[in-house]
This record gives sequence, structure tokens and C-alpha cells, in this order.
Amino acid sequence: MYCVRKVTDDLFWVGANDHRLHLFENIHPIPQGVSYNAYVLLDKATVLFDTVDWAVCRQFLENVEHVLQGRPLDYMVINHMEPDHCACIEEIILRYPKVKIISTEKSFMLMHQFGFHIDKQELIEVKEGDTYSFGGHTVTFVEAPMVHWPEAMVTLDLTNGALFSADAFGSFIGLDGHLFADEVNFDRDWLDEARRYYTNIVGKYGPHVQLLLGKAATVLDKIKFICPLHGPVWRKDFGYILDKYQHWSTYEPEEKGVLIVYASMYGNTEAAAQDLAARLCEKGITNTRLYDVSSTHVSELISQTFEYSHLVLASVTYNLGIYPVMLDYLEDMKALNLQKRTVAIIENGSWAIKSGDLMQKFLDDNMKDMTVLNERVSLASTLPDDKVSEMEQLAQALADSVNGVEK
Ligand SMILES: Cc1cc2nc3c(=O)[nH]c(=O)nc-3n(C[C@H](O)[C@H](O)[C@H](O)COP(=O)(O)O)c2cc1C
Repeated sequence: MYCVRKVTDDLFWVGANDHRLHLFENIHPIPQGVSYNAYVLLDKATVLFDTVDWAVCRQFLENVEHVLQGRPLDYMVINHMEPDHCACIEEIILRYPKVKIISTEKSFMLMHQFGFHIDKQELIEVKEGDTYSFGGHTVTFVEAPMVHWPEAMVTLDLTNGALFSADAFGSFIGLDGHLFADEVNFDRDWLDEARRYYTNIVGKYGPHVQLLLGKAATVLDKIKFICPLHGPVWRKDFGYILDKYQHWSTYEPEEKGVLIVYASMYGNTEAAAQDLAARLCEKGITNTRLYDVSSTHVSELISQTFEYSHLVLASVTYNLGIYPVMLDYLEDMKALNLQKRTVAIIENGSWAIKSGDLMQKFLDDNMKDMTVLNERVSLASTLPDDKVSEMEQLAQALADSVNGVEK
């Protein structure tokens, strides 16, 4: 049975939702599912913008067939060649053998690499600024390298203002009947998952996203719909989501607040983290979050690290090193290019306390514009009464920094 939504009179969402996939990219948990979006334009010619993941291929094919109402499919525009969006290219070719494929040079190269049989099709290679008319609608193509693969482009329909934005402006969570961002409470129910999607999937490529945002800014008045490959379509409040993208892609925090992440085996470092959290609240810094690195998925920690201005790393020493799960988190931060945060360190150990120096070195050696506060707290096994003044100094330094108090 088909399940489609209208974007405009002649543009249809033909995507599908996946609630069975446990791990996106086989790494990020998606407890609320994900949508794979594709769109069909009914012009003088018929046009499909991208396909979907193999898991939802059948639903997608039924949707396309329904929207076409017996018409042939003339064109398939592939904005992004990642398999979660293009797995069904060959299924489309089988059903619509005359379909012409429009994409970038790199994208065609990847289609061959992935073993897709496209050589019998007419392949139309496009590059930045090219335009193409499907009858009433003229589209222009904008290269978007590394958002989030090198071959990516976005397509702007100059006639109806639909921007097919590939992975940009995407989000986790199944659409489940909704199509537009204004049909859900995005800020309450979707923002955290949109951030978790962006920061973990595209986060590394902030400068490339900035380039694309720069290009979008020059045609902003022409954009009426943002149609991403995951998550809802935007038709209003562009400023809201653009502001989020501006923060995320420049690594500027969205919020002044403190994220406390601790690594603890027997509970003493955890107790110190709790002690600090309470002291911060006593000082009026209530925008705080506290997580156990061992029981929080790193994609969630990354997302919140992009969100908050201040970060506390509290770790035990483990075989003369940083606790392995904490080290994984740090490595992820590095890989995703996170920068511009103020960090406080709490270390713990029982005979050779190393984790503080090692975390500081990691930040100094690998990450940009990270300010580490001098007020480190070093614990030997527990937080004893005579360390309370050091915790208090650390809390005060953090509070002053959050409040922008000059020293
Ligand atoms: C496998 C293992 C390796 C450890 N390696 C070190 C170490 O190299 N140096 C050290 O000072 N303590 C080491 N410790 C001890 C813990 O870091 C220390 O007891 C710490 O205070 C525990 O804090 P917690 O109560 O928050 O777990 C190790 C503990 C374990 C289980």
C-alpha cells in the first residue's frame, strides 16, 4: 500500500520510515527510527529526486508507482550517492528502463564503484551552476562536497523554490505521517535528534557546511521549501534551523552551560562529579547536564558537547592511561573537529594518577581553541574533606567563566 505526502501540487514525498534499524551507519542508536526521503516531481517530464535505503525499497517503489499514475519516469536526480539514499537506483532502472540519470561526475564514479548497472542509461553529468528544465520547472545544481560525502550536490527548483538539500538539514526520527517541520514540535521533540544527527554525521565538515550555507544565503529569497533526505521538510521558520546550522558548523556553543562527563568504576569520581554539579547549582549555574561516559552512547555525548559552552571531564586513571571509554569520547570529539570549549578536569587514581595530565595533553595536542581551566582537582581514590576547597575553587572558576567574569 502506498504512503505519500504532497509537498506542493506537483511535488510528492515518496520516502519511507524505518523503525527496525537499531544502529544508523551501524554505529548510532536510533530508538525513534529514521526516514529516508525521496521526492517525485510531476512536470511535463517526471522526475525522481534520490532514492531510499534498501530496507524500505518496497514501500518506496509502491509510492513512486502510485504518484506516477501510469506515467513513465523520465529522470532520476541523484544528489547524494550514499547507499542509504541510492540503494534502489537499480530497482528504479528495472521498472523505468528509459530513465535518464542526472548527477555529478564523482557520483557516477561511485555508482560504478558500487557495481550499479547504469551504463545503458543516458547519464547527464552536471556541475555547479548548471540548469536543467523539465518543462515548467527549471532546476539549478549546487555542488556540496563533503556535506557529507565528496560527490554530494543540492538541487534548487527555481520555479517552486524547493531545495533538495541532500543530507543537509536532515534528522533522525521517523516522520510517521508528518512531513513538515511545522507539523511537529520541532524544538521540543526533534531538535536533540537533529543535533545528534548533524554533529555525528556531518559535524567534522563544518567548513564545508559553511560554504554551502554561504551559497544558500545568496539565493535565500528563492528558497520556499527545504527538502532533506532524512527528517521533516521545512517550509517556514528557516531562520530557526539556519541559526542552529550556523552554530553547529562554526562549532559555537548553542547554550551557556556545563556538561559534566565522568568515568568511574567504584563511584568515587562519580561522587566528585555530583559534588561539582551541586556546587555549580548553588552558584546559580543550573543549566548543567551530568553523564556517566560508560552508560551514555557517545553520539549523545557528542551532541551535547556541541550544545554546551563548558565541559567537565572527570576520569579515573586506568593502566596509566585515560579510562578507555572516556578516551573513545575524546577521540570522537577530535574526529568531529569539536573546538572552542572551556574545559575543567577532575582526575582520580590510587597509585599513579595520570588521567588529568593525559586529558590535558589530548586537548592541547589534538583540538583547536580549547581553554582548560587551571583549577584542576586531583583525587587520590576519594574526595576527602580537605579537597573540598579545591572543588569549591573549580566550581567558582567554572561559574565565573560561564558568567563571563574576567579574572
Ligand atoms: C584495571 C585498573 C587499572 C588501574 N590503573 C590505575 C593506574 O594506572 N593508576 C592509578 O593511580 N590507579 C589505577 N587504578 C585505580 C583507580 O583509578 C582508582 O582506584 C580510582 O580511585 C577509582 O575511582 P572510582 O571510584 O571513581 O572508580 C586502576 C584500576 C583498575 C581497575
